Amino acid sequence: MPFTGTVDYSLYLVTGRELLPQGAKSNVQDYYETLEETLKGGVTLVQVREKEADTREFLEIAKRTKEICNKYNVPVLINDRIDIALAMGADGVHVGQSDMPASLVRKLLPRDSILGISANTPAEAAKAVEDGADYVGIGPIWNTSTKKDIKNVLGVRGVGQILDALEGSNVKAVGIAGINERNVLRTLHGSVSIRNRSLNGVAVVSALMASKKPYEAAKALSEVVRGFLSTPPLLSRLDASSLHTKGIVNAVAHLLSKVREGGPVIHQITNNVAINQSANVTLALGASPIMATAPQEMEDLSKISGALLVNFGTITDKDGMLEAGKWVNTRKNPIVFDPVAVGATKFRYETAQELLSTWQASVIKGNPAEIGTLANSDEVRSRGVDSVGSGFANPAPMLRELARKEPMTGKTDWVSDGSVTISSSNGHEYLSQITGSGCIVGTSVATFCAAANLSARSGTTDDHHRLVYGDMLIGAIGGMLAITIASELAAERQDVLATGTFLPALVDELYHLTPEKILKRARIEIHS
Ligand SMILES: Cc1ncc(COP(=O)(O)OP(=O)(O)O)c(N)n1
Ligand SMILES: Cc1ncsc1CCOP(=O)(O)O
Repeated sequence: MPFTGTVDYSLYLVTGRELLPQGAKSNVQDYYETLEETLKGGVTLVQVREKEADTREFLEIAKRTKEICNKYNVPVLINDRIDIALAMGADGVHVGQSDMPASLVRKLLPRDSILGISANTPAEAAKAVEDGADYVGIGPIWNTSTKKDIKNVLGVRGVGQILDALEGSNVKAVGIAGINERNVLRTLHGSVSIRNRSLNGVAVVSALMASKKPYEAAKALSEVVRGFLSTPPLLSRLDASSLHTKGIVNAVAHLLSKVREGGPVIHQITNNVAINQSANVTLALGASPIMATAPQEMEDLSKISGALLVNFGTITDKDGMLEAGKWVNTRKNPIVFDPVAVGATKFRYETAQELLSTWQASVIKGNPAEIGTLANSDEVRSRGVDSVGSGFANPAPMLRELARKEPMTGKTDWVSDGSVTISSSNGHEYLSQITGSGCIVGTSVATFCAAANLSARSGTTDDHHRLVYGDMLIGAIGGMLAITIASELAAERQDVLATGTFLPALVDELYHLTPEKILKRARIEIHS
């Protein structure tokens, strides 16, 4: 009798007896205990996947699995074997691209059975829709040793493209491969299509089957997935309808006080042209810089730093960048990513893709060419590290769209989180005539994001299911305003003759920046 309720795809266990902690391949009892623990912990859907068992054994295991799952009202699907599914009355079947054609499986299954199909490309997902799938299993998202010979690891950005192929259908999607407690939130946040479609759940094998504490492991995963599904995947908590510029500027001024009070450590992996001035800007703002690049120290650094800046101006430290971001995500601290000249070389572009597939940036800061490249827009092309021409005719729609996938910033300065877009007209032309000015904006944004993070942690917060604590939109505007307002104050000084005297004066003005100066000078606009 097929399952008649609404299928909950949030935590999908695909079985793998060979992974049980005692290596108990034949210890079926342990498997049933583990299964039941995971159901108690919050598993919502089970697929019996038996690659070694003979037909008789597979059938027995499937029947017993179904009996146990019935107690929890959890549907059971069978991997690949429609004969087994029909014989024991499973709730459905999951097939891959080299199994019996899905359209045929659909015909053979009783009405209302659940049909799942694996998809690794948008075309496979589109075909799954045509063939009558209830859901697609999108993967491999990450590397895994559970399944042999996996190919074409998608990363979260690849998942987004496949989700787009489901647009217009009611077909659900789960992600699979290498998902565990440490990366599940990043996986869910990053796996979003350009039209804002997300995964409906995650499918896991080893994260539960190989766990010595399957109940706790399922509970932890289930809480993260449920939290994500019940919260819109935006980083800002600003309500667009009740926004006003004064409120935003007040919030920014407050963050400056927080920086001065908290003195957060700002870990920066930045280029060797801007490193010295970035460290001095951090100090002038009231925070502490640490410029460290070795992958081996990233876990320890993540424990003491309030935010991470990854600026790949001279990309020599990719391994450190990859490692640092993973740890910072795990701690729900901010990552500011400055993809300097990302469109200038294939290597830079691919590095940016790899970084963004590995961790979730809280803010992406870039000039129009860099942002356009990441958004795959041809409107603004890139030459060297400078942006060509005047930028986008109207950056707001493109920024909103990219920010839905990757929260970010983008002369007029623009900041968007995918729903709220804010521009600022502060700044002085000397800023664009000194080297590294973009880099110090990144530093300042990281500093303000660290303050936003500190603020959220010290108050009551509903950020538990987000990938970062604190309002990153305010952090991004704050960091940008600090530099642009200080640049105006520096340029007005009698002792500033041109760009050579401007830079030290800028550092002085950052040092003397006060919340009152921000309140007085900020010029921002909200765009709907
Ligand atoms: C939920 C889910 N997604 C994908 C798969 C992989 O299925 P397939 O491609 O058929 O590979 P095998 O599982 O047969 O090795 C899955 N099983 N479940
Ligand atoms: C069945 C399957 N299909 C694609 S990857 C995979 C195994 C995923 O296992 P794990 O969750 O242990 O990485």
